Amino acid sequence: MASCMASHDGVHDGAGDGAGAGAGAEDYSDASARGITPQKVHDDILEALRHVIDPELGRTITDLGMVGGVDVAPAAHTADADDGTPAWDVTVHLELTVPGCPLSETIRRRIRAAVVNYPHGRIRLTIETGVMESAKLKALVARLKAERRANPFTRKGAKTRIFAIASGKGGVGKSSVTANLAATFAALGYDTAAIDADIYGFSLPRLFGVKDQPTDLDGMLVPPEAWGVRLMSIGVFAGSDRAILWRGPRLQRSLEQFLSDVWWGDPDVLLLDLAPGTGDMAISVAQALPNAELVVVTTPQPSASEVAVRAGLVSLQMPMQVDGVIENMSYFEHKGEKLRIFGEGGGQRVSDQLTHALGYDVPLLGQLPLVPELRETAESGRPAVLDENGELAQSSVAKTFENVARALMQRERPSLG
Ligand SMILES: Nc1ncnc2c1ncn2[C@@H]1O[C@H](COP(=O)(O)OP(=O)(O)OP(=O)(O)O)[C@@H](O)[C@H]1O
Repeated sequence: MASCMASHDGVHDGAGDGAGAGAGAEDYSDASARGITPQKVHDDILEALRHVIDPELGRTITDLGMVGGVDVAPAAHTADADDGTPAWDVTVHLELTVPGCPLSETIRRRIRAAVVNYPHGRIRLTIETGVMESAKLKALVARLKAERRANPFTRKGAKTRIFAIASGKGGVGKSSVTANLAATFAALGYDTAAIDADIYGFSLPRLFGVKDQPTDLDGMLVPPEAWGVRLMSIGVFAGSDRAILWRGPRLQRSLEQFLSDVWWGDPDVLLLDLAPGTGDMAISVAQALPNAELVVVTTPQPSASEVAVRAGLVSLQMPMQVDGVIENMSYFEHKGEKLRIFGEGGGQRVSDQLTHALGYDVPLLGQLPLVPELRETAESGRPAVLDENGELAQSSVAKTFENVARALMQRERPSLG
């Protein structure tokens, strides 16, 4: 198949094929003077490839072992040398899992997109495409089968709706929103689970008042439950031997462990409290749970909404549907007047920009006021939307969360492909 053969990809700002005269060695010494070595370019390109998802398996090509190597050399000839920008010949050795590679062009396109904006010079990209050696392929397939069996949320016909709650920056109330949304789903009668994927800044155990540790059933963990929500967090291991076990390299794989080592049953809804930003956890979520849907939390001010848009745009790279935006701390009500302490319009701006960039409707799902109860009840271990009986409280905040929960469930769910 023609598309499986090695080809040269001219990735240098669309400036043609780069065949003109130029002083490659000068380019390199110029780059070298700026501390840009071939090794750095190699490492940067490899890092960029860590974000390229294989369309079939839904995992990164590096994780799948599909990158056989990356060669980097200063470009010998380039038409772009005149402006002093260094140019690099980069060869990516791509190992396809399937001979005949029906989706190879998609992978190649994603590789090009991942390296096109390289900040330290122009990249002349060649993708050498081959097929994975059979022993390596066998090992990969065995690993994938084991993982697929272990993760209950991605099997065919799985009913769980998975909502990943994201924010661009910390402190905007993402965890408070996750906790109250989970409590709302549970109070509405949905079988609800929640995972604290904010590994380093976990807060769900405190917000739910959970002090119990999971029960260990011969290696299978049964999560503690509070206010009708089954919940897992690195925080539930605090002080136990397992807390030590889950540190270090295992921490990186904690989401997969939360999914595979924990008995979840078959919940209607699973909420994930993501770490702020657009980091590795979002990639882990997209890989482990390709059917997850993203909900973006922001506050009204531009400093929060600008990064919130970037958090939502992760879905351009990852196959993740963005369901909507929640604006928190929108106003403070004083004597019947709404005081816009943090300005206004942030939630709508994020909604408009994501709708425009993603090409489908990303609505503003709700606006939450600044209310002392949200902080106080969180500290007492009861989500603010609930009364002391665990029913939805008679408050405008509870009503807003109920509307958000219903809107999310009405949204068409993404298919597992
Ligand atoms: N609408 C609100 N009214 C009053 N206080 C709020 C509101 N939303 C959140 N808070 C308070 O603001 C603080 C930050 O909230 P929260 O921890 O939920 O933010 P976060 O975005 O998850 O932060 P991080 O990413 O750092 O974990 C908490 O003390 C919380 O109780």
